[in-house]
Amino acid sequence: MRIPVIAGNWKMHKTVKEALSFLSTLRSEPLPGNVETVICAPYPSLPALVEAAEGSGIGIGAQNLHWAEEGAYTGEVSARMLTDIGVRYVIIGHSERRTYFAETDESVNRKGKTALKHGLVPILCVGESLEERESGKTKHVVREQVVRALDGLASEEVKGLIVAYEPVWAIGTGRASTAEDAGEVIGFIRRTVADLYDQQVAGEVRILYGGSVKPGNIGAFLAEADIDGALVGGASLDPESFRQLVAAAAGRENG
Ligand SMILES: O=C[C@H](O)COP(=O)(O)O
Repeated sequence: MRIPVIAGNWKMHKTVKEALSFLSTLRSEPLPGNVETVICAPYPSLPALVEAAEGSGIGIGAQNLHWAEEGAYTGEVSARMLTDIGVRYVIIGHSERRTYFAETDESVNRKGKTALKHGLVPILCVGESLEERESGKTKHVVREQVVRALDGLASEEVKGLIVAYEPVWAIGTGRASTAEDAGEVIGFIRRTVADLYDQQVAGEVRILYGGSVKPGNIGAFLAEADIDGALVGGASLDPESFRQLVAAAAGRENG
């Protein structure tokens, strides 16, 4: 049984004070224990969030890292710096980083390897653009991204990572994929993992949907057998809406 994951990606939102206020509201009532609940916040809030989340079961994640151990990389943050402060997850290859910061499949692969080496759980993002979708290339594009991202990773490493399928055209647009389409692509990603590794690995890796997920539509995504949760942007910024997403995933224990 795969444990569902609800991961909030705050992107470039919230000061430290705002982050702590969110967490305090979120913690005011217990969260279900059968959902892996993750908040990926901007770097400045991470130490305070790790401390404030202690004992809550909420995992704290970063939104990027550098693949090198250390060195002359101005403005970058290493895996060791993240684990040192208690960060446990890291988003890798988000489409915004691919689009605005020249992230490539190669850098995604390197970052994933570094994250795993340091015991961080990578949340590896893949997804097609609108143009790619409209020209019927969705599966081809997603397969290439998955194959390249996983290149050189061992079965045990792949079992522990989280993949997020986020069609670029659905991110922040209010235009979510249909649950059926997302379920089909995510099933295809799982079969791709089975081709590259085996059925056991494919059966263990968690694959999330991301792109305009809200409390009102998450149920449909979770009803798809291959969808193990969601990577959520906008709707993760409000503690009540985030709580509703976690509650929805809790009701889908045996997905
Ligand atoms: O990482 C999260 C995604 O980019 C989805 O963002 P969104 O929920 O605001 O569409």
